[in-house]
Amino acid sequence: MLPFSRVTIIGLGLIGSSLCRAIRDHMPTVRVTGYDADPQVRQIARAIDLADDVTDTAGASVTDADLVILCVPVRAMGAAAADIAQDLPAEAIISDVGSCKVDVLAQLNAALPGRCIIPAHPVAGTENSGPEAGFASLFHGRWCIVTPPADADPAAVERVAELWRRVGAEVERMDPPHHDLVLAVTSHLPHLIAYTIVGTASDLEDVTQSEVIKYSAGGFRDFTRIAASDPTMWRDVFLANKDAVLEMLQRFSEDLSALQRAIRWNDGDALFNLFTRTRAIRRSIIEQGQDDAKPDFGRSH
Ligand SMILES: NC(=O)C1=CN([C@@H]2O[C@H](COP(=O)(O)OP(=O)(O)OC[C@H]3O[C@@H](n4cnc5c(N)ncnc54)[C@H](O)[C@@H]3O)[C@@H](O)[C@H]2O)C=CC1
Ligand SMILES: O=C(O)C(=O)Cc1ccc(O)cc1
Repeated sequence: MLPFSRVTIIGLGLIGSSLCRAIRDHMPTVRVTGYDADPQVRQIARAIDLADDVTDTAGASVTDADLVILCVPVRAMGAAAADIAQDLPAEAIISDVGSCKVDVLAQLNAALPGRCIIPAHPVAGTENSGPEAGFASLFHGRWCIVTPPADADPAAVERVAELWRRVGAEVERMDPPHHDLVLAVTSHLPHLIAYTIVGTASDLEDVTQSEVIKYSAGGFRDFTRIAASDPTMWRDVFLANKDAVLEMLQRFSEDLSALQRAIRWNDGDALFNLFTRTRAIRRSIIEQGQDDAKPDFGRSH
């Protein structure tokens, strides 16, 4: 049996539009309704037939929904939830796809007190944004981390988990603070490093922009892809997951200083040992099938 029959997606950018497409592909009888605060996005969503209906107000999009998924930047979650509070059916489940969970759960609890809130985070995405960047296979073979509050209704948690399984994801459960710490090191810090290194290269006085572009080796190119990610989304992630990111940044700075010292003092063993350890991590990621190069992982449109 399908976990839901009337799903509303609020925020029709990369993740929201991918969810619309994935739900319609995998569960064609589910009615999908969409809403976005930006009228231009709503117009595009209608033109590319993202949903059965795209409404002009947030309230109208939820009137008979049994699941509402908020797919807006993390610091806009509270406002998006407040916009639907009056019109949300009593039995509806509210979820979201935000990249950090403690702050988002607090915003949703404040805007929708007493409601059934089951947050989730699909660990799948690209550097692109907007309704035309989405694609139905985005979640195939990817993790979706469900982070329900301790007292959440187990049946509601299972229904949200089942929706994600149906669109191709593998579901894991975590408590929100642990999620935020894990993602701070595996996702948020790498983005911060990419933004920094690309910024550093573009600020150099003795190396021209054209040299940076012309001689960018594979590693730098990978950083430029990540550093092209959406500024609004990532500004929000760093401010909303401030504590976990600062903790991981502190650890990272100490490790970077140790490497700086090893280079200064010609400590080849320290460099070699670290690089050997990190190579093993990369190989185990590939063995576990979590590599982007694997067919059916992500980016096919
Ligand atoms: N981009 C990625 O790779 C991933 C993003 N996420 C999370 O998904 C969420 C959405 O990210 P994207 O789809 O990439 O962003 P996006 O920028 O492509 O889309 C966000 C959409 O939300 C709309 N919006 C903003 N405030 C709104 C409001 N109050 N009410 C209604 N609509 C509103 C915007 O107009 C925009 O169309 C974020 O919370 C992000 O942390 C999660 C996994 C991956
Ligand atoms: O494009 C990439 O490399 C990503 O890392 C995508 C991504 C961005 C944010 C998330 O919360 C999850 C996945």
